[in-house]
Amino acid sequence: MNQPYIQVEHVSKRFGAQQVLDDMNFTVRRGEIVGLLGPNGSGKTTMIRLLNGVILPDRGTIRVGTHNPALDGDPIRRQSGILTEGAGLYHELSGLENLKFFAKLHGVQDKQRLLDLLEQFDLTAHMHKLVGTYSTGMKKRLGLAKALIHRPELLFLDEPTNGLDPEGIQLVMKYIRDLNRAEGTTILLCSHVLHTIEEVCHAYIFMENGRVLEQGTNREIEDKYVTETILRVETGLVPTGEMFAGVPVQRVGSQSLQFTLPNKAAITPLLQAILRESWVHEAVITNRDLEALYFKVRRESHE
Ligand SMILES: Nc1ncnc2c1ncn2[C@@H]1O[C@H](COP(=O)(O)OP(=O)(O)OP(=O)(O)O)[C@@H](O)[C@H]1O
Repeated sequence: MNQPYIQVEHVSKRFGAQQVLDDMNFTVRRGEIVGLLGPNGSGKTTMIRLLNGVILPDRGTIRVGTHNPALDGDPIRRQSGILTEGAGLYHELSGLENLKFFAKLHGVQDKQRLLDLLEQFDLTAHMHKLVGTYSTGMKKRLGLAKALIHRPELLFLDEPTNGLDPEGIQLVMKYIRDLNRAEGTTILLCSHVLHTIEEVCHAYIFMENGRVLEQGTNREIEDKYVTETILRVETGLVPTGEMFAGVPVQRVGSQSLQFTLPNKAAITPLLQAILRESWVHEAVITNRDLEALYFKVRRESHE
């Protein structure tokens, strides 16, 4: 557990004149689900391709398990599964035929495994249809099934919920969480849908312009960046000034107030003071979710 499973040190990569990755450093522990987050073009997919040994770094070293993907990519590709944007499926084959093809590549003989995956991703009714006729969401779910055929110990998921409807997103996210819990699969997940991945990730790597801005668990990043607690309270309270019970307050809706507190410990006395005067239907911290943290880290890195 002490030694990280993935270690990226001083990795740079250039395509032509464009410096796509610039001195990247991060680690991933075995069994973690880590979100690799960053704006379009920040280099997330390139990083995944380097980790897989599909392309080589110009500088720096990468270790995945005991292997260096630049020198020794085959064992990494054997023990990992990857879902890319296009999913790499054959459109002129059926869903089942696609899985059979990739099962053969991985030396997987167990046909029941393929049927179980089709079932888990809600594709049983469509397994004999050509993948070319599948919807975007169905292709994405089949792409995930394909990535999982050989029970990989490491999964790279590039935008796993892109193109999925809310039900599909829930199904995929639940599968990812259950898989990680049941088999301890290490998962590196790129996504833009921050509120969705927040439910499954143990830690995050925030990227921008090919650099790591920050890395850590939600709690670690929160402790470092968030100095105050913004609490939105649905209440009938009508404060008479800009302070209530010693706390700065702002009206943000007809029955909604926003309080700026020094820390979480100040929430209970504030709510007690409000309840002495009025009702409270809801109280939500609005500046500690992943999206708020993400924007805060990015803002501070520009200052
Ligand atoms: N093979 C390549 N040749 C030239 N440029 C490339 C190549 N692959 C990626 N790039 C460039 O590198 C930059 C980073 O691309 P990458 O796909 O890694 O970003 P990303 O963070 O995954 O973006 P997105 O969120 O849009 O998927 C982009 O400007 C892209 O055009």
